[in-house]
Amino acid sequence: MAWQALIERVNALIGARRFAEAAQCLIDAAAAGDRTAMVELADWRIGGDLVRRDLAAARALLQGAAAKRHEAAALLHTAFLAAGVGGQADWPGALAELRALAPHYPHAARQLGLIGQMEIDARGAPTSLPTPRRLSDAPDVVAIPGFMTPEECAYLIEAGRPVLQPSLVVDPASGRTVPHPVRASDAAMFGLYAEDVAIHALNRRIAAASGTEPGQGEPLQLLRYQAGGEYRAHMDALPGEPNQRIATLLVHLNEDYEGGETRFVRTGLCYKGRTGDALLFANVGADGRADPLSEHAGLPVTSGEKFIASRWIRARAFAFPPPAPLVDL
Ligand SMILES: O=C(O)CCC(=O)C(=O)O
Ligand SMILES: [Fe+2]
Repeated sequence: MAWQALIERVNALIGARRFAEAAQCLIDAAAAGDRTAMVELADWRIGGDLVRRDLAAARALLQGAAAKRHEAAALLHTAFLAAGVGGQADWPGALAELRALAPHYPHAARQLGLIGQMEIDARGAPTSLPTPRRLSDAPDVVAIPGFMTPEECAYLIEAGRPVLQPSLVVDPASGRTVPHPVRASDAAMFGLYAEDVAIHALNRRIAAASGTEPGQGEPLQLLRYQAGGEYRAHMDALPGEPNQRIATLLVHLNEDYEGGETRFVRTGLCYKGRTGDALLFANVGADGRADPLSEHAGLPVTSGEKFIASRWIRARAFAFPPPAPLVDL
């Protein structure tokens, strides 16, 4: 098959560190309408480490490959439409594409099943939210009972479980993410590739509940703590960060474990939700600076496994900065 020869050629050029030729080869093949080249180049345009990051180009390439019946490209294109990645958000367009894919692809049908149960408007935003219950003023903490349905919770566990990795923390000295004993858990990030249309709708719900825009959220994360696992006392706000993590929303995805309460260590406020309950707290005070009272811990799990979804919400729109590409193409 021609595409196998193409991918072999591109890989050989990369192996020989002839990156510009590899990129040009892929760009030419994608422009000539080769479906595999379009998907591969979309991946490069998203990653931004080989060629320049260009999410609009990636979205167009995914659309082209989707028109040629490439399943993964078609599904990712629906997600880009829903979240407005690489162009305008188009919720009705995302749903129309999901409906066209649903008869062929279970993942599309599954998302539509979840979305069909949601109370949302024509733009995917929630039309109603459960009433929050204030737990404390200082720190500023509310619980939101029944924030997600058991099906939504199960979906997040199912989607993230296969890609769980040991959790990382930001090292203040280098700004890099590194493994650290403060965080004995596994995490999976629902980033650009994994924030599907259903998960985007959940992120819109998180945005509405926190009075923020969806673009302010860091990728939603699935966290799993096994027996003995914990997240020791910490602040979610980052030292000296200009685009601060102003709030955190945690959703309890299961309840069949012992221990694992979330504890605000300075006041002793302790919370353990049932499946679907959320905890929303501010990490900064009214002046926008880190609030020491927001220091909190995920206490050790003593038996079973604890699953939560966690979203750190920034003061302004947030995106991981693109890497410096190897070739300027
Ligand atoms: O697991 C918990 O209860 C706390 C999680 C947490 O602190 C976080 O995700 O920032
Ligand atoms: Fe935290």
